[in-house]
Amino acid sequence: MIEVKNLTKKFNSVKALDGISFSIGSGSLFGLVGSNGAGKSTFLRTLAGIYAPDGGEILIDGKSPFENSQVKSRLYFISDYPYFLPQSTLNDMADFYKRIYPNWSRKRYEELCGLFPINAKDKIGNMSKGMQRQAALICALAARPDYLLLDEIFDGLDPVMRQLLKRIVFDEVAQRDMTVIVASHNLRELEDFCDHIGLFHKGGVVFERDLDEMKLGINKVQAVLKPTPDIRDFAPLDIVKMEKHGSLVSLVVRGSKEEILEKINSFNPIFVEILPLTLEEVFISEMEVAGYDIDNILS
Ligand SMILES: Nc1ncnc2c1ncn2[C@@H]1O[C@H](COP(=O)(O)OP(=O)(O)OP(=O)(O)O)[C@@H](O)[C@H]1O
Repeated sequence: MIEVKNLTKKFNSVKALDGISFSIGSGSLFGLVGSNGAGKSTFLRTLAGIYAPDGGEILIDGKSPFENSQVKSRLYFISDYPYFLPQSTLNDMADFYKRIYPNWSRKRYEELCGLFPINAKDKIGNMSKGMQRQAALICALAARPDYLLLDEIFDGLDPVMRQLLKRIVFDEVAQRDMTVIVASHNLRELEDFCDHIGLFHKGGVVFERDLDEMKLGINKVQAVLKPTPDIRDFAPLDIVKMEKHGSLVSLVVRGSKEEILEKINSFNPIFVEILPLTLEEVFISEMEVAGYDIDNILS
């Protein structure tokens, strides 16, 4: 379990993390989202024990990661610019990491080399950005960490590799309760990957939620209604968003499916259906409740 208590990290006058507090349960797939400069990478680097907090604390299973090799040997951090030894091949990196990570598995390493289409004997420095990310992932997963920290990992990976990464990570989380924390400024990328999301903004955490809980109590409805009602006609429904295209009305509404359908049916719809919400639509609703404008935060 990761506990973040009033954590502050400053760079001169810039407060990259401004007294944030939240926790991340074991086995969670936790997404950090937020605009450029929100503090996501600083948070991951502090969690990885690279930076010491300037205030508050960050604890991994009750212990601070900073200057603690025992804690660090249980976590693997892939930064937005993955590090490799100069002139090294993937096999060289495997030799390096097997001395650092007590759970390192040669068998797993060989399995992963068979899954990702890169040559373990090639110099990593000559590989493309996406191939270097794959090399970093092979090292990370062969190290069998309890905590996997990923900064903008999807950047540079093609769609097939993204799906492969997601599938492998889901398996590891299910099989051995690995905790994954992944930073991205793209909500859509995290939509089918994470079970929790923390939204960072200007060094603070605007909110942190379980995705399934967020989706409870908010629904999206499409209906063909003639005549087309005005937004006020839907009272007392709590309408988050309404769009009209001719007689087709799309609504994002807070409330149960039953109460929403009861109201829509009172207009004798020609057609009505409840649709799944995107993560972005759920966020718009949550942000409004919290008093923020999502366009200013995730643009
Ligand atoms: N090593 C550093 N030295 C000085 N300032 C830094 C350093 N690292 C981060 N910052 C500053 O801290 C703030 C948060 O940066 P951070 O990299 O954590 O944001 P981010 O959310 O990861 O952004 P991005 O999505 O662009 O990667 C920014 O104002 C940044 O300029």
